[in-house]
Amino acid sequence: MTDSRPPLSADAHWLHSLLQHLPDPVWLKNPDGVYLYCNRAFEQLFGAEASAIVGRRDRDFVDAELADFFRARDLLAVHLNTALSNEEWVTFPHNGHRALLHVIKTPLHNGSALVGVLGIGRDITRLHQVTERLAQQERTLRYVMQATGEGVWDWDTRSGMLLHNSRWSEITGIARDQEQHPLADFVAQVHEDDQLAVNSLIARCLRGEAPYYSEHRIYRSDGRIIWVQDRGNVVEWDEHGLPTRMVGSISDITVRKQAEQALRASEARFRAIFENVDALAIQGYAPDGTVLYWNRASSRLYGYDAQEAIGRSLYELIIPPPAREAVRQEVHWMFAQQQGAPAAHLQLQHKDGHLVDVHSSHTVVNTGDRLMLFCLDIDLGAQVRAESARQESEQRYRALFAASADGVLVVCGQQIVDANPAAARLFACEVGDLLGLSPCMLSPPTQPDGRDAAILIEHYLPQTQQQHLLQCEWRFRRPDGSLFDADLQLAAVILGGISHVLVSCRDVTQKKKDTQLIWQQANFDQLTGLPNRHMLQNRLEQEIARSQRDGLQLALLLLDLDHFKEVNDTLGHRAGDELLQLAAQRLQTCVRHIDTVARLGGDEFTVIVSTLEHAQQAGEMAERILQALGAPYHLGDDIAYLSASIGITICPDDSSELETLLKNADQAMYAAKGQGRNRSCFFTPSMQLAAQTRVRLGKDLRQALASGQFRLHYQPILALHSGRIAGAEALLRWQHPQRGWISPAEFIPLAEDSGLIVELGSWVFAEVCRQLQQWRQLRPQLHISVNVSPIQFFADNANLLQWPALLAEHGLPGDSVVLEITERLLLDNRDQVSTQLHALRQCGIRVSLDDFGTGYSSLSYLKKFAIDYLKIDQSFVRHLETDGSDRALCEAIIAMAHRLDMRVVAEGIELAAHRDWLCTAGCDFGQGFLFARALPAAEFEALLQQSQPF
Ligand SMILES: Nc1nc2c(ncn2[C@@H]2O[C@H](COP(=O)(O)O[C@H]3[C@@H](O)[C@H](n4cnc5c(=O)[nH]c(N)nc54)O[C@@H]3COP(=O)(O)O)[C@@H](O)[C@H]2O)c(=O)[nH]1
Repeated sequence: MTDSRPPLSADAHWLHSLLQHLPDPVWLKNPDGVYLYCNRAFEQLFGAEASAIVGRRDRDFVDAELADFFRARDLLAVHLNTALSNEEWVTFPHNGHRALLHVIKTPLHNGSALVGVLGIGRDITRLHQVTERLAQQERTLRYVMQATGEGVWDWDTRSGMLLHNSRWSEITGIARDQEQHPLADFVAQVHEDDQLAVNSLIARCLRGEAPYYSEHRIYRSDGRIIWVQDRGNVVEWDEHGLPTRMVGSISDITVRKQAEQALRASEARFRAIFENVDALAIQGYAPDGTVLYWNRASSRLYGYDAQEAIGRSLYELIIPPPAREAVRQEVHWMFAQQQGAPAAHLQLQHKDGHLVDVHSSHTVVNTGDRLMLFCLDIDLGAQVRAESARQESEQRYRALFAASADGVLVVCGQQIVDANPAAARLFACEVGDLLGLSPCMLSPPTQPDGRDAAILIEHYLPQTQQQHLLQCEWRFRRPDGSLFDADLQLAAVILGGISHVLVSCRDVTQKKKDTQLIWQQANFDQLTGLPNRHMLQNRLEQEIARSQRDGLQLALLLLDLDHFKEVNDTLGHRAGDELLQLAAQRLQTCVRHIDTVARLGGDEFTVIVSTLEHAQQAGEMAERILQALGAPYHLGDDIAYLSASIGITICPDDSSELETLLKNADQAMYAAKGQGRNRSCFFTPSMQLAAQTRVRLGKDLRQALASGQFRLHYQPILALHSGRIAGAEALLRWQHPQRGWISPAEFIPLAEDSGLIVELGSWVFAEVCRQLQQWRQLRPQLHISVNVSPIQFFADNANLLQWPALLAEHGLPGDSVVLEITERLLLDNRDQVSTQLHALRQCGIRVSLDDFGTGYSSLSYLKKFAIDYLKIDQSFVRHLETDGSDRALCEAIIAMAHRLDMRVVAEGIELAAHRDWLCTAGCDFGQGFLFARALPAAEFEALLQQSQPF
């Protein structure tokens, strides 16, 4: 540097030397901007000697713009009178070098005078470049830190602060707006169960034992617990070797952890399943066949438990000896190929030696440390047994199908695809003829009830698929055109995976006929074809309901043929049947089509007369019936005459109850009979009373005999030509404790109905014997007539044949008694009658035929039975003086009897004229009120003693 001023002092020299050796450029410019001084560093910077610089201005070295800038900064420093620093880029023209200078410009005064502006510069280009590079690196690092998915942290162990990126904040949830936090904040977030481990790991790392690595849970500030993976290492130490800085990263591994947990759970589950799954026997084998895994199902399937099996050889355990070599090779192949052989049905060996059917799948798995062959065996035992059972069952069902008595058609869609032999028999064709047909083609177009044949395939078959079972009756037509009715049972079945319907057909044609016959028999009388009692009840129920609905009356007629039994007995049952049929036909002609004629049984009929406008209509119908039935019946060569007694009851007037109506009609019919038969009688409430009385009397009757309430009265029988008493008729009397004397006409029928007549008749006979024994003292020829009911001949306890012995006991001859029987008895064809009558007559007992002329009067029995007396019924005697025909009848009876060597007794003689006429007519004996009523024994005895002729 050239100095034009006086030489320097020592201090100045030292200063000059110092400035000259300063590495930084130093210069001095006067207030006008002219260089006064510059040091060596300045010279080097400007690329010029000091001599070339001093005295010159900035414009001489740099471009004008920069020179002006320098000048402006110089002036500003002067103006502000303070040191100003700035950085300026300067391009030096001498070498084009561009440098960043840090410049301090200071106004320099000498006293108060401004010397100039002192400039000290430093070339900071390199520093700037380094700083820039560092800044760039930091930015890059910051971008990387921000861009990375991991939270990066930098822990200053001395300050305890943790510098981190925003991702760290995101993961931990700790405030994002700060870049650093005390480590304690983070540690506080670690899950309490993991804190110990985390602290220990950090401590290890700080001790330099191992890099820090931890997977643990933290509580995020939002309360969630997440899993993090945190890792780091010490990067700086102090001079004592203590760690001062540790950096690392944290990442959210919650998803992975959850996946791992799920995987572990899944593995545990699968292991549990594998272990416990019943249906799958799983075994794992080493390449040499050693058992490594053996689940419970394997134990069950093969009989070895896991302890027994593991470690032993597959071949010796479950492979039957003949198959061992082949299996060994196959196992070898699988390991070599690292793949399982195709699944197969195998027969393996159980511990106890029996073979086990399994479906076996194989797979070779690399377990990480080794290859294992896993076998998954499904026990086919049940399946094999089921299959064999199924085959057996199929054979059995095939056999059943073939042997079934019912025809079975197997229908698929609408076509018959199979049929059994029974079906072929049913349709009278070959099985093959049925195949391919639709069941409709085997049916007439319409069913008897109007159903269209198509309904079978359009409705019944699809319906069966839904309901599985359907039953109906169906009429089929065979290929030959004949028809038959069948009970159809349609059942949905799956055959070979396809829906079919089995149509079982049972021919019910005969069953229907039988049912119809049974119904017919249950509801109709076989003889007459009329509805029977059962049907009558049904119809009556309906008619009663209808009557109630329509508000109309109906009548119930109960009709009993009078003396029908006599016809039956005399002309035989065939004639009786014929007569009943004719009577039934006549009855039907008397009623309207809406009425019902029924036969209740025997000679009893009923008529339901429906929709009556008035009750009298029923009476008129009854009259028509009586007339129709009264006409003669031509029964072969015989002609029979018949009348009927009809009881009529009206619904609802009398009752609306079926049973009551039947009872009413019976009581009315009973009344009609009581009134002389051949008539009808409407039910009246008094009949019910009478019936009730009858019931009561019937009960009282049982007591009456034991209580001695019966007495015998005796009506004298006179020899008409002498007027003297020849005998008497014993007539029973009942002195009822409440009702007084009750007529035998009332109680004898009750005694007959109850069977008590047998006992009663025995008492009468014994009483007669006792009286006779006494009276025969007075009148040795006296005989007494005893009425004998037919019941006494037929009852199980009948004792008529003991009577002769009784007579003998009383010292009485047989002819001291006369048994009065009725035609009713003689009309019975049973041998019992003739046998007993014959035996009694053998003992001398005589027989009188009572009420002669009132019954059927078939005179043939007069030849068959030995009769001693004929008693002309009082109904003929009563009108002798007025009725010529009665007289003729009586004359005929007397003449006939005498011709047959019988005596005649006329009863009911009330007038002397009757007596006289009968006497003239030759009648032998007579009885009647003209002579005496039936008298108590004492009175009769008194009469005997008088011995006066009447
Ligand atoms: N099985 C038995 N039947 C008996 C017995 N006792 C009587 N009877 C039968 O009872 C019916 C009614 O008998 P009863 O009321 O005694 O009537 C008898 C006479 O009293 C009556 N009679 C006689 N004379 C006249 C007369 O002039 N006028 C008139 N109106 N009635 C007269 O006739 C009845 C006798 O009839 P019959 O027997 O046909 O001779 C009656 O059927 C008795 O048979 C008995 O012990 N057992």
